[in-house]
Amino acid sequence: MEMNDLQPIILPGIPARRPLVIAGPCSAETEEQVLAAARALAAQEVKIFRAGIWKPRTKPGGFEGVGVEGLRWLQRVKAETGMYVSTEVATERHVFEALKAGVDLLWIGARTSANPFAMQELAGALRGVDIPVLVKNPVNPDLELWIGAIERLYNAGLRRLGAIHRGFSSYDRTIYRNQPQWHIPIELRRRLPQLPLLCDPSHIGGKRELIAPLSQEAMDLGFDGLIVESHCTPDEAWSDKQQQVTPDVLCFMLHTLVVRETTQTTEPLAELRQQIDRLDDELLALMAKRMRISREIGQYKKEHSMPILQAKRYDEILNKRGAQAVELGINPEFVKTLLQAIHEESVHEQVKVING
Ligand SMILES: O=C(O)C(=O)C[C@]1(C(=O)O)C=C[C@@H](O)C=C1
Repeated sequence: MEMNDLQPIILPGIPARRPLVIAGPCSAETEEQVLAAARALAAQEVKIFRAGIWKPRTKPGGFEGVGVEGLRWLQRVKAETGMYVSTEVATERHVFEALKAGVDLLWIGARTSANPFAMQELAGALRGVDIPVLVKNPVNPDLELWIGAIERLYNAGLRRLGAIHRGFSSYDRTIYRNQPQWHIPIELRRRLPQLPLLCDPSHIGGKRELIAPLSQEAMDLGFDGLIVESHCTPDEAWSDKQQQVTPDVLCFMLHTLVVRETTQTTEPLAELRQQIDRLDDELLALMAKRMRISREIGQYKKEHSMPILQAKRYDEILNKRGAQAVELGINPEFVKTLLQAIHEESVHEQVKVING
């Protein structure tokens, strides 16, 4: 589905320049905390306030949000600061309550977008309502599921839709709380170029010091906006302490962002792009040749009843090429990923030969 009549998320009074910024605490905790954050952010020219009212938590017993009472605090934020207000919805009742309270923008969380039943329920609750809705990527790196969630809302008539990249959950512990896997939002942009794309550096990074570099990376990749968690006293926050920044820090970070023009002409790049095209031609021709040889090896293995996977040889390739990558000044991790993909395809080709 192309969804080519999607509309940009334009809210009156908000300049159309990048990045569109949504900021506010992870959770609404108390009326004072919400208003203090809102006033400080409004003073820093933030126009859209966020606060979680209902919080899906990994385990029971944690702070699960203040519920409907918090919506009244958001109404006060709106009345006192003139900011637009937004919150996360996960059920039909959340939608009903948020709309009744005049919330201006909704987002759908990663655990909800991963569940087609929940998405269908939300689409039903939002049918015929003209409100911007942002859909976070599902926790698992499944682009089709993410697009499917957006499609359900589109089919319910919503046009001011957007996506939020918040990273992908993984069992491995790395520097990130959620792996960015940038190729997934990049592919989303390729598939749905009109869909506004925001980055949530707070959930990808999981720590304050990663928010600035992740936001910069998102800008360099042409993202339209940022949704960032901001709390006046982050160390005292009831949820997501490590990843919230004060409004001052957020403002400083936003001022240091380098936002490059996305509409500039790419004409001067024509010659370099031709060189890349020629190299890609060569790469593909080489790849085809490598696969032909792999099929020949497959034939030999079939005739001699040998197993396809030759772990020692594979290991040798990875090690040798990893060292070569360093010598050539290319990222060895990238070379490893590339060789793993090539090996997987090579094994797949041999499976076809052996079973053919
Ligand atoms: O060397 C082999 O036995 C191959 O089949 C080639 C190849 C490769 O593509 O590099 C493929 C499968 C093996 O696990 C190891 C290496």
